[in-house]
Amino acid sequence: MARFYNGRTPLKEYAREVFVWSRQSKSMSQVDITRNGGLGMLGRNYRIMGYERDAGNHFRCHYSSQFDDKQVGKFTNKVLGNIPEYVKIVEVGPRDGLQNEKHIIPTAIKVELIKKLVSSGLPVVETTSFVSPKWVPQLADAKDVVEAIRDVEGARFPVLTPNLKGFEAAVAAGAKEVAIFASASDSFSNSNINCSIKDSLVRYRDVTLAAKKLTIPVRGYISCVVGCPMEGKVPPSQVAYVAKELYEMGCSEISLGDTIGVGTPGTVIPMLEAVIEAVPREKLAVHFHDTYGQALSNILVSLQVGIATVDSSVSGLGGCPYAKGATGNVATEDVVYMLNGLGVKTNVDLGKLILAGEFISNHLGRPSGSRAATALRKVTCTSKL
Ligand SMILES: CC(C)(COP(=O)([O-])OP(=O)([O-])OC[C@H]1O[C@@H](n2cnc3c(N)ncnc32)[C@H](O)[C@@H]1OP(=O)([O-])[O-])[C@@H](O)C(=O)NCCC(=O)NCCSC(=O)C[C@@](C)(O)CC(=O)[O-]
Repeated sequence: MARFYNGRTPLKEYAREVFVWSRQSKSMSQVDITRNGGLGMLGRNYRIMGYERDAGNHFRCHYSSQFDDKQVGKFTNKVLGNIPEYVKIVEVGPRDGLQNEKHIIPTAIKVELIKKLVSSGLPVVETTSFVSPKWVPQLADAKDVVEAIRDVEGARFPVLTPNLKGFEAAVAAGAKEVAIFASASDSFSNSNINCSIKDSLVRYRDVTLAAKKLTIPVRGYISCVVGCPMEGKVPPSQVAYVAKELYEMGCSEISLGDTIGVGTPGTVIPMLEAVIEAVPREKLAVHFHDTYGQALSNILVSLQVGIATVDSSVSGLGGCPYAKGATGNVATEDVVYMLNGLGVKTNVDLGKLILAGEFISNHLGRPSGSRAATALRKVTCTSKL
């Protein structure tokens, strides 16, 4: 939970110990918080990033960094170009994350996770898929999940629908937004939804028409935008073609998925350039899996070309059951940490997000896949902090 130190409140009310990173000496030094009547010696431009609770129930400032809004603004404009001031994060953990788990997660755990994600300030939480339970048994409780969150406020809750049958079931359960999912690779389309790209577009036209009648927004996904597990490299023109089709059938947003996480800025930029020729950039989102550790750099270049919607998954959960070897999505905590560092607003409380990640990681019995959450893992949110 990042908080600005306002330069007036006694430091000892923030933390028992405070360490400051010095850019000049490239080292951490401890601040004497008893000096100056407890005001310590921090100036206004410090941002306290995280806290640890020690055995005596005291707080220790785990990490703090120099952060000067004005400096960041200048840096951003000069070196990074016009990256967006606000980025909308679409949390896909409960769907893309949990669809790939070996064991079935109880519905109550999924619902609790969704509530925790919403309380962290995430504006969109993709909750589940109305797909065949034979294909994805992990999400066979889609109806129960959607019904259980009907009264949860504060975020939008899209669900995946592969055809009219799924769309109708989603609407009957109470879904107010849906997403269709095409691919830029025919082989992947066949293995994922059992039909070619062309046939999928016919199905999806039926879904978008039905959604239009009910004024339900439809998000369109494209998988394998830079590489396919079966076909290898995917040409940018093919991605642009599918994006244009989805846009023209009425998708309100199109999410470009690097399903197997093979992209680098070297392949992502030409793909984005081709898609932006076909679809306005403000309608685009990016969805990177982090298989090769390239996701954050790919997100950064996407921001630089003006895309302001980023998909991610708490604790880096995820993978696609029909893309062998694909690992999780980029971790939401890591995305928020990077955006905080860039001074880009998300309205997400990193501390609460980390707690949501800890909740699901504890349930799954494995450590978080987020580097930032691991580094800040003992962040504690209390009303005092
Ligand atoms: C699309 C289908 C349904 C076609 O599956 P199919 O077998 O070709 O469908 P079918 O029309 O021949 O019907 C077969 C059976 O499925 C039923 N069925 C048919 N539709 C539904 C439905 N909506 N909900 C529930 N049941 C359904 C249907 O009623 C029938 O039941 P039966 O008579 O045998 O009892 C199947 O292939 C499927 O469910 N695929 C989904 C796979 C999936 O969810 N993959 C992961 C998505 S992740 C992704 O795509 C990438 C993304 C979005 O995350 C972006 C990225 O990471 O890059």
